Amino acid sequence: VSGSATNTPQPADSEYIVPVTVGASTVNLDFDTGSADLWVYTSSTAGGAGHNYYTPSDGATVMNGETWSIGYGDGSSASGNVYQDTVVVGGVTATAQAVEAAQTVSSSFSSDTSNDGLLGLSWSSLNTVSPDQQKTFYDNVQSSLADPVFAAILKHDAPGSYDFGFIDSSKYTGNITYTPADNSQGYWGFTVDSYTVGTTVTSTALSGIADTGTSLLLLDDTTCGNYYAQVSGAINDSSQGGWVYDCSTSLPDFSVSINGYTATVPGSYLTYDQQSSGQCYGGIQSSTAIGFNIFGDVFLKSQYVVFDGPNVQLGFASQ
Ligand SMILES: CN(C)c1ccc(C(=O)NN)cc1
Repeated sequence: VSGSATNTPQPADSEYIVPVTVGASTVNLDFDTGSADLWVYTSSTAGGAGHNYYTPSDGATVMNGETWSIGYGDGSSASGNVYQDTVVVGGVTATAQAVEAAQTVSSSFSSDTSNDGLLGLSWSSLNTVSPDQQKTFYDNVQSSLADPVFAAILKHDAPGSYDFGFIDSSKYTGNITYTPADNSQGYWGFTVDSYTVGTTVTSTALSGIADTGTSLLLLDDTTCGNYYAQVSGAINDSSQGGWVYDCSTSLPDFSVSINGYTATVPGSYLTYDQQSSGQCYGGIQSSTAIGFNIFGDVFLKSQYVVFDGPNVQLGFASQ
């Protein structure tokens, strides 16, 4: 089998939401290659106002004694209990998917009414269900896929897709360049050989994770400094949350070299949003608080990205 589900960017391309059939309900989930839990609101979730919620199908079962509790890099969290139910994404069906029902969610979730939960697409080793760790949707359907891969096609301010089971050459230009993935921490980790700000090449390798669930491109402070050195007037202002600059400033492109392929994020994609101060908040920000680099949506929305589990590799091509 194979299938494609449309994703829709939320304001500022902050997250990409996909309608998913979970049990007897349709919910809008934030697909997240940086985590491994599929969780949804229920009719009784504290903080569930304004969200669609999960209704178990007739064939659903409660996974007795199983609970989950997750924390994300931005400090948000959620927890609850677990059902086994049918989940359908773009026509691809997981018949015995662990559906994690939220009893509690932190305020950044409850206030974010654009999603009704998350669908994790990292490696299943990050799944938080206890005492029996559960598999991601991708892991559950992988053996049924015509080609056991999925692709993320995120766009700037336009619908894209998550494709399961096939590579679509109409969705990228040139060739796909593959590079080994580092799954030792459960993420889709990878290394770039160098980076370029405008026309200035820095021959320093960077490692990080491909994370559709993180909005920004989070890089070490040296790399951030080298980028904003080419943005006139940019300052790193902790009171505004990081690197800001006058919104009239033009931004240089940021590109990375991966196994001979140059992945370019155009400067026009590198402003995240306008602050109340009239300053603009950059899409490239410091990864220091996280401890590793995160190639989030700001980066991914310039690329066609293949996530290949069996070969433990990532593929990149320009959109
Ligand atoms: C609050 N929300 C919607 C979040 C969604 C995703 C994440 C995340 O770190 N994913 N890798 C954090 C927070």
